[in-house]
Amino acid sequence: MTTTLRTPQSSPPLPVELPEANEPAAPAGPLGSPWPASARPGPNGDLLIGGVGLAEAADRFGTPLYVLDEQEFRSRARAFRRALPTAEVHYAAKAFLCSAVADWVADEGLGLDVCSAGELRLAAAAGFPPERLLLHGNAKTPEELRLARRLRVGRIVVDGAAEIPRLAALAAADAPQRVLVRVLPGVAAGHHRAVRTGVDGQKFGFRITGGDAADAIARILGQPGLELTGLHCHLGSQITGAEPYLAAVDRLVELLAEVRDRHGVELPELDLGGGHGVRYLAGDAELDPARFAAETTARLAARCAEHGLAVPRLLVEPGRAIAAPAGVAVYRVLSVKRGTDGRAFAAVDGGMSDNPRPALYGSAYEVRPVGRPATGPTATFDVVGRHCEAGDVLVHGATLPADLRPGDLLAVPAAGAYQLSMASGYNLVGRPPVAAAREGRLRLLIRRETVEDLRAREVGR
Ligand SMILES: Cc1ncc(COP(=O)(O)O)c(C=O)c1O
Ligand SMILES: N[C@@H](CCCC[NH3+])C(=O)O
Repeated sequence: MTTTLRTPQSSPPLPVELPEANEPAAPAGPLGSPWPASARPGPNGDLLIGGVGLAEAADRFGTPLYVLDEQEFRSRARAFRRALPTAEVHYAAKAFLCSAVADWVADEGLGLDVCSAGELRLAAAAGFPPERLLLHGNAKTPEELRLARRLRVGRIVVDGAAEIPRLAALAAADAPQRVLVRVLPGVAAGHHRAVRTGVDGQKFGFRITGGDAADAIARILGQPGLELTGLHCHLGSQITGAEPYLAAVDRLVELLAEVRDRHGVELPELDLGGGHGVRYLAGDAELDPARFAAETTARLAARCAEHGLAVPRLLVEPGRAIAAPAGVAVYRVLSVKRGTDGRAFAAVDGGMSDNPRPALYGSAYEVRPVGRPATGPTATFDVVGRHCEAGDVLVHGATLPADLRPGDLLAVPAAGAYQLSMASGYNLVGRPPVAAAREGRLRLLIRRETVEDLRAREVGR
């Protein structure tokens, strides 16, 4: 007997006109992507973001400083919802989370994907609706599972066998916990091997090959306190084409059919994770949400029809694609030097402690001067950080004014994801403040971390 638990999206989607492959998620502004759509030149060489001058912002809050363009964040969140009207879009908190961001995500009608007690508690304290929370993690502690239950999070993604009895013991048959099971579709995608998570041989999820996923599914289905709503995968991050998602859909629909054949159950949800790529450099490709949506929903409908399955509801978890383009980092040049081989270095007051991505993944960024005329001769600089490592280079080979000098400001776009959320305490410089710009107003969301903050954790000597 076949049980259809729920079929939220039972008819195949209408044909959708595909946008051009490189079409941006949000309309580009005068500076083009990777700058926020609101970015435009201001008086005296200033750069306006959300109507706020970055030079003025730097005067007010000091540097390094992160400015978030609230409208850019919101319009990118909205673009995902518009592209996938019958899906659930969860913003991935790991990209960057604070209470204001939780508010924007809630206002725009998205869910929130969290993966620690910290992210969970911050979201709950900000008043984020718990039923729209989804908890991830390959190593959730028993306390995190208890907290998730106590806060009544909507869904938990089961990532390992030990979680099944732990969760089952916390859940009750009269108030079952909705869970998804994370599986490895065998698709490698993403900008660096450290972020490719869709294949066997890394720490996340259950292997489909060898039967681990099938065993986990059978065990979950045998627990009256757990309601298995579907399958989850996350392939990797900074994926710029839809093809890897289509390959994952193929594999996951096969698994849904196997579950139906073995257990007589049609699982009603399919979560394709995040990973949608953005532009860091003007010439980069980005994965447009509308194109992603059109291609994946068409493939899903076709594969489900082949297997005689009702089309499950899609879930997606974009993080970077919503947050990265909304952020601009502002640094002040502290020192300008010529190297032995004729290279020029511009050393700034931040570095790998606020943006570890270049050092970790070799990531490239644009940079432009702010608050001074950018006309005149240019030279090539490595924009380096202030930390005690030669590898602390934020931007390699940047074209900047040849007369760049200490005191000048530099702005780096696409800085809203995986920078502050991965910031460290290296050299005790303190993490930078975050301010939100909207309609010409700037408000501080997070103040600068001070040595007093760091010393407050010391309880002995
Ligand atoms: C399970 C899961 N979902 C969503 C994301 C968000 O990814 P991205 O910021 O690349 O969209 C990640 C991180 O890559 C993840 O591990
Ligand atoms: N930190 C990575 C992305 C990891 C995504 C988390 N699964 C980056 O900056 O590209």
